[in-house]
Amino acid sequence: MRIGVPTEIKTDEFRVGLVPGSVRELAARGHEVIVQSGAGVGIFADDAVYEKAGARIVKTADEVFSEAQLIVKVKEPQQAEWKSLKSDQILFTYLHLAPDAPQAIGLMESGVSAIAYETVTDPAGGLPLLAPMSEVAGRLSIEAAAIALRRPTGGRGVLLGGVPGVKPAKVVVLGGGVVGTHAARMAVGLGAEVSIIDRSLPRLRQLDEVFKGRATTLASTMETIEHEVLAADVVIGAVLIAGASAPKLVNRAMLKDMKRGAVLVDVSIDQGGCFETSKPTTHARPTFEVDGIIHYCVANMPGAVPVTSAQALNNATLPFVLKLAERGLAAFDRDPHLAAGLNVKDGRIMHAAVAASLGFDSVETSRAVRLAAE
Ligand SMILES: NC(=O)C1=CN([C@@H]2O[C@H](COP(=O)(O)OP(=O)(O)OC[C@H]3O[C@@H](n4cnc5c(N)ncnc54)[C@H](O)[C@@H]3O)[C@@H](O)[C@H]2O)C=CC1
Ligand SMILES: CC(=O)C(=O)O
Ligand SMILES: [Mg+2]
Repeated sequence: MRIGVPTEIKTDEFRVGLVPGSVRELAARGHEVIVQSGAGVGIFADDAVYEKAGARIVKTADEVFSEAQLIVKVKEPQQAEWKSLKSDQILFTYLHLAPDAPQAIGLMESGVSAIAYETVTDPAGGLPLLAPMSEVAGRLSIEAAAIALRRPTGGRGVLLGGVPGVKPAKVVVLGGGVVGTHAARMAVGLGAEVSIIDRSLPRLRQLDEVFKGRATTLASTMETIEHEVLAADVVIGAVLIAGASAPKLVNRAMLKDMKRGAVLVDVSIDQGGCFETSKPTTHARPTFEVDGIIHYCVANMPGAVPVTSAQALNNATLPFVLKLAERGLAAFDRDPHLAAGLNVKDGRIMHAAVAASLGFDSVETSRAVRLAAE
């Protein structure tokens, strides 16, 4: 198969869909890989490195989009890219369609078959292509919080770990999945006081074993969330209902009763965010303030550490890329977990939770366009 890798064009996105090592694996199996010139600059892999791995370099994104049968990316296609996609192509990337009707419609109109990394499943009920970036984002969320907490950036002026004789910061983690666990590990490591809130009791039991008393586990109720958030210096938003828009767990009214200069890090922002006052930000301008509370809502956090992230992502995606390269969509027959990634095909939304979140209960393009316009 002919596989194409365009340069990522989202703001401050430095990752790349295929690292040179993955290109080598594909080329060794007889696949043709075309890479846009400069696509690997963000990870310090120049065109010559890709050529050595077996890729053919092309100058423009247009050449990649017009020639490739399978397009492997990182971030959701931007508007300029929807128009380049075609009905005989497969797109494999993060999509996060639930809060993004314009993109959903753009993909539906292109006719492309779009497989979203974030809804591919595994036999244990996990999300294997979201997990590596959730590990990165969870760890980064505490670094982001530490910076945002500083007084010169408008924060509360609290050191996460405190010092002998002074209390540490209180970090509350909403959602104890992959992001939440990695955030909690970093916060505990820095000496913060940490609580993790999740709606799954089995998950809370696992976390209790992992943290052995260094983090408090709490079942998710409105009362518990309110109590913990009002006492927090940092809240990490890390809840997920796969494919769906994130539930809003903290509303604007709660902000005025929080500590001044406290920090909300909404990692769930790519699914719409779990704080009512969140809106997506970029690495260039990561934070904003509402009612004295600092919000950090970067929707592509792992893009800031692309050398780590692109490799971690490829470790997870490569086996699926190989299957798609070998058999195209026929790979779904033998892999229902890969099939769970299919979000759009033939102008229709194919994933039930995505369709429900978008309000596209029936899935033809014309109806979706009408609903979006209403
Ligand atoms: N902003 C960014 O750059 C990135 C964002 N993400 C996002 O982070 C979010 C979390 O991802 P993961 O940790 O991998 O998901 P996960 O599925 O591992 O964990 C989510 C957790 O949320 C819990 N949960 C769901 N509803 C809840 C509620 N009402 N109260 C308390 N807990 C609740 C679930 O029980 C689960 O344990 C996703 O939206 C993901 O897309 C992930 C990576 C990068
Ligand atoms: C998961 C995701 O949105 C990211 O890695 O950017
Ligand atoms: Mg994202």
